[in-house]
Amino acid sequence: FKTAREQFIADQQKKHSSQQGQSTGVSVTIKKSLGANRSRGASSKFVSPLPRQEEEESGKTSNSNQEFQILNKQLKNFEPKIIELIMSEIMDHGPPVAWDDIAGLEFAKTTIKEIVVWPMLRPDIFTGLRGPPKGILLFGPPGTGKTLIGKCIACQSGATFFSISASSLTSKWVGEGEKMVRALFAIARCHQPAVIFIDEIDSLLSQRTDGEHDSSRRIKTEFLVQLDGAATAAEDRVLVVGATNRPQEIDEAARRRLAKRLYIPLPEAAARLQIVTNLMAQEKNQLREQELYSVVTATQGFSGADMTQLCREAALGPIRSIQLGDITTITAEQVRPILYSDFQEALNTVRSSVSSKDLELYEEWNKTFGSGR
Ligand SMILES: Nc1ncnc2c1ncn2[C@@H]1O[C@H](COP(=O)(O)OP(=O)(O)OP(=O)(O)O)[C@@H](O)[C@H]1O
Repeated sequence: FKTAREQFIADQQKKHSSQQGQSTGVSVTIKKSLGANRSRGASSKFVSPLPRQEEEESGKTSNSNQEFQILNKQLKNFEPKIIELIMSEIMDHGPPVAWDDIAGLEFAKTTIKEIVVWPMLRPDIFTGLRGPPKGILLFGPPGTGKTLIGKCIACQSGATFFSISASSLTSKWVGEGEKMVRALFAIARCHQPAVIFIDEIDSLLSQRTDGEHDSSRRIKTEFLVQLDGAATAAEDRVLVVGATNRPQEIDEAARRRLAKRLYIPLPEAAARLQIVTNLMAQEKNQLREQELYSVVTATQGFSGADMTQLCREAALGPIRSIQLGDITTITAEQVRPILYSDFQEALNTVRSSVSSKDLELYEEWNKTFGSGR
């Protein structure tokens, strides 16, 4: 007796075995270039494209058989290889993210809870005019927490998280990108509620049409079709979260579809303090409160990622102070705590990665197209 999942995979393989010779197939060599970077630790596991497998295993066979029939129908047109790649490379199984893990960004967090998280949790009361948007755009300088927010939305709304970088669709998937987009949305619909996070979405939705490759244009069209919901039922709970550092490159049609456009700015002093405090709480340190404030004052204009980099650099201070000959014998307890002087030293090498000219551009775009106050 085969489980629904085994049956599904067997069916798919049978169906496609005859096409193997001609298939453009996605080879194993490009596998590592797919999707966005993320941790794939011990928690990383294969998840079947068929949802509610647990129920199936616990004996609710007739229900899941019915479901299996429906899903088999929905996914039958996709190559098993593509389905498997999406499941293993794009579906994210990393550690969960809570709202408190994201420092600052109070306006964006409140708006997101209200317009997307609650509707995903309570689709019964967020209907009609209160219905959630199909897509939102997070824009701002690099390293400010856009990816963290995307992941947090999924975690907090109990949604499955799919994360892909748009440039991998346009450059690494030549000839396959369009199919990938279709398959991605189909699998997300099977796993709803679902969040599809698309990093560097500007490269997918850019306004440059001159010399645009045919394949890029097709991927873009397919994406807009999926986003419009032409292939989606109204009650489907699939949210697209696009992130970009170059919002000005997104064309008007795409901008209209991503109706909620939230500016994710550089962290303010309080947020920088929270980032340093959180990171230092995990390390042996002797930083006085006043010294923490001095670090915060000296890091005006740093992004969240810059702050993390600064802390990593400072954390190396105690190691650098060990005599070269002692490094192999010293015990972990003998390594001295991180001091303020390590931060002073680190500040000589770690600088803000965002220029004030770039910041002006974001703020200008936010004034014209953003959904902020
Ligand atoms: N607001 C924040 N709170 C806590 N940590 C942050 C914050 N912003 C950035 N970080 C740190 O910086 C890292 C990078 O952040 P993230 O990948 O979310 O930025 P991003 O805006 O998506 O960047 P990019 O545009 O380069 O993709 C995070 O893993 C985290 O360590």
